[in-house]
Amino acid sequence: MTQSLYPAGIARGWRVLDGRSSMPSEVFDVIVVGSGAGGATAAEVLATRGLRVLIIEEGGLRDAGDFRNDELKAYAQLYQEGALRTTEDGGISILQGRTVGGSTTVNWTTSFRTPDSTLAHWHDQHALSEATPAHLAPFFERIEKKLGIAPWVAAPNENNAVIQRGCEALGWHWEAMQRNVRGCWNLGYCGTGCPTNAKQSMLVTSIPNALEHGATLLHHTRALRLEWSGTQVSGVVCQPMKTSLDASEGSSKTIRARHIVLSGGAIQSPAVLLRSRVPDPFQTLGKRTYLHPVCMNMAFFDQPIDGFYGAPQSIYSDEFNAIPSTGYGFKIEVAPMQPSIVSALMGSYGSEHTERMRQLPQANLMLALLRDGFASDDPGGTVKLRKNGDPVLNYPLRAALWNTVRTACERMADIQFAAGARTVMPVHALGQPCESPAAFREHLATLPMRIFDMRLSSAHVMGGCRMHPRPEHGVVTPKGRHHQLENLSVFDGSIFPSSIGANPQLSIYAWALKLSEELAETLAPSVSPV
Ligand SMILES: Cc1cc2nc3c(=O)[nH]c(=O)nc-3n(C[C@H](O)[C@H](O)[C@H](O)COP(=O)(O)OP(=O)(O)OC[C@H]3O[C@@H](n4cnc5c(N)ncnc54)[C@H](O)[C@@H]3O)c2cc1C
Repeated sequence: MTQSLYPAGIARGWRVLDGRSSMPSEVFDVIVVGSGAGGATAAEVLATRGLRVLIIEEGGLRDAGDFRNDELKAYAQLYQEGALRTTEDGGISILQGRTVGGSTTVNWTTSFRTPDSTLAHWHDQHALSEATPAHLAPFFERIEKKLGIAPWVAAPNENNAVIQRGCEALGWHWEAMQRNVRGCWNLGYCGTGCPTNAKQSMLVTSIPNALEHGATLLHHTRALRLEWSGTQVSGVVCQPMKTSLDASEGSSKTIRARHIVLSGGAIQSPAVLLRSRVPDPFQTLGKRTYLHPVCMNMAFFDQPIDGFYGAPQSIYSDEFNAIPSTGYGFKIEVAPMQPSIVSALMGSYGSEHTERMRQLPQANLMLALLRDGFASDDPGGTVKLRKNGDPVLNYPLRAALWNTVRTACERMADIQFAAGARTVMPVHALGQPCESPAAFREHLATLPMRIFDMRLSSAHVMGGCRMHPRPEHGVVTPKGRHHQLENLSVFDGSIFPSSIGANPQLSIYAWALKLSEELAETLAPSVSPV
């Protein structure tokens, strides 16, 4: 078993505090709220420039030595709301990390640059002049080098090979993915935390480097709200957290800094700002939140698939992922198939459910992630606060989305049958295995497209603190600076004006790297680039 990094680092002098027992008293140059893709990248850049940085993380500190490929413990300990978060009406289940390293600790390692078509859309429709492949290429390159992002050259597992075989037979696009791994053991349990430190998440890269450069990590601590007056934020009100529940305990403490970087991730960053009642003169805060809503098909084969083992995602198809003038494009991938999370998708109950679960080793779970936020009439979701101050996302499910869900299920079934599936079933409460593409279409046409029945999910939350040069349209400027509060920045997935149309981590790393280096120039002289 791989060594935990943190005990050795702490013994060497890393400053790591558990907010339930102690909180720092000094004034920092920068407080970074959240230790995921955006926050850890920012903390590393700012700490290596010689700034005194505090990282506040509401999740716990767990690393390789704690990760045992154990679904039951992992979802409760490492995910927001114990992996049971949903949109306000329950229509879409949402996976987000809540642990040191954020969602990067539990993500599936798929690494795409922001598609050129998305950058062009942001450039032309959202006034982001630096959203160009040429401007961002150096940032993508540096992150790719740093995180070992490279094409996955090992053979795909059978779950992924279904996309390859099916698309080849149909003459449709497919390609191998890039992953952020070094020396991957191909275990397949990325979603429960990497037990070998092969995944180059923030937990094993940027956070350790920030700590080496003197940053302080305060975990089990929620940034409850910001203290501000006029145009200045003066501090962060911090609350210690219970181990695995969202309820906080103990007394809060205000920690002060010259500058605050909010990187709690989409949904959480808007929530901190809503709880803080920051100025929002144009009511942009929390709006335009996007999810890449995902619909799925389960296919059953005669041969073993064993989708619970091997790199979770290694092949994809962009055959249908263009930006259409109406509706949604969609990207086709597969999902890892560990039994606990997949059992909820098998549908039915009693002996029928048992029989489907018995076939888990021969099953393939294909997904289509819908590219939301590109049509002019797609407002996306809105983050609100519950009475207890916890966030909740209201995400209206539009008719155009349901139409695309139908199309996506049909196209995925075509791929699955072309790859040799015996039967294919839409992941729908009333879904039944069908024996041909025609039978699948006929069956799908009878199924109601409505919440709870059609199972929709998301692991990609984006937007809610949109970047835009004009305050009427954005929460932050294209430099990630808050429009009304001068010493507040937001660097995470919440700043994007739409979804990305590809798995978002590399986009977040690259933008956070760029924006933090620009911020560092204004706060301290340059020492050395990360
Ligand atoms: C299961 C899963 C699989 C995924 N697979 C992929 C993939 O293969 N490829 C890909 O590109 N993307 C993937 N993603 C998505 C990707 O990991 C995220 O989009 C990305 O990490 C988001 O970065 P972020 O900085 O916005 O937020 P996060 O990485 O989620 O980090 C936010 C952190 O802030 C903390 N926080 C929030 N609020 C507060 C507060 N008030 N006080 C203190 N701390 C707070 C949270 O606990 C969390 O740790 C996956 C996500 C999940 C959940």
